[in-house]
Amino acid sequence: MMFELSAVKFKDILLIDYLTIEAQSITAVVGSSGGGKTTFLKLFNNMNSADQGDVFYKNRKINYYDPVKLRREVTMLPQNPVVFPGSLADNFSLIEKLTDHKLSSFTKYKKLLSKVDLNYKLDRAAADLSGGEKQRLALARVMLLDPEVLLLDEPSSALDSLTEQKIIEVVVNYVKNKAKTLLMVTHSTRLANDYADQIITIEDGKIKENK
Ligand SMILES: Nc1ncnc2c1ncn2[C@@H]1O[C@H](COP(=O)(O)OP(=O)(O)OP(=O)(O)O)[C@@H](O)[C@H]1O
Repeated sequence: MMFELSAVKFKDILLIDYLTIEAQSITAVVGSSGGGKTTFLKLFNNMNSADQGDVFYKNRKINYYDPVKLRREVTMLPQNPVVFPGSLADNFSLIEKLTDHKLSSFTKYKKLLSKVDLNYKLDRAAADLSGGEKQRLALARVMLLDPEVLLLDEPSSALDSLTEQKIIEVVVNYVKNKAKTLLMVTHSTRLANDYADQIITIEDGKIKENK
């Protein structure tokens, strides 16, 4: 078991009785806007720390882990990711430096860009990318870091539906090939049904359905 939540309360926003997430599984988090999906996702890397109850990661209370190390293992791709100034290559090399990774080759960077369908040269300015392209760059950056658990917050929000489908396929393939664990917030019940092992519906800060 990768995560276990028990009687978790976070502010007046979330109340989760009990929930488990298996290792190497794909979980979709769905539900109407403002229901608490983003807040919920942040419990899994302790960006939101429960006020009551317990979150366990790999059978230890999540507070046990050093937050920086935890977030390298359990990495979140937010709705509006920060793109660094500079080139696309800079975006890859900076994140590797910031996280004490060895610098990868330009060939690897290019391969990642093509994986997320960004067919630009590495010296292109990241600031010139559209919102959806920035999100795809951020996804490529996350894959470069190779975390054990990926938390994707609405990977589709800034993408048209065809790109969205494609990107989700990239993420799902990556997660399956490399035996990762994925939790993704999505507005698309179709994508949830197509790809998820577990679908959690959150309404009004509570789990309405878990199947
Ligand atoms: N740190 C916080 N402190 C207080 N209220 C918050 C905090 N974070 C979120 N909220 C509130 O909690 C509720 C749930 O927000 P959240 O972003 O988790 O919903 P969501 O389901 O992800 O919505 P959407 O689908 O629109 O992104 C909202 O009413 C929001 O305003």
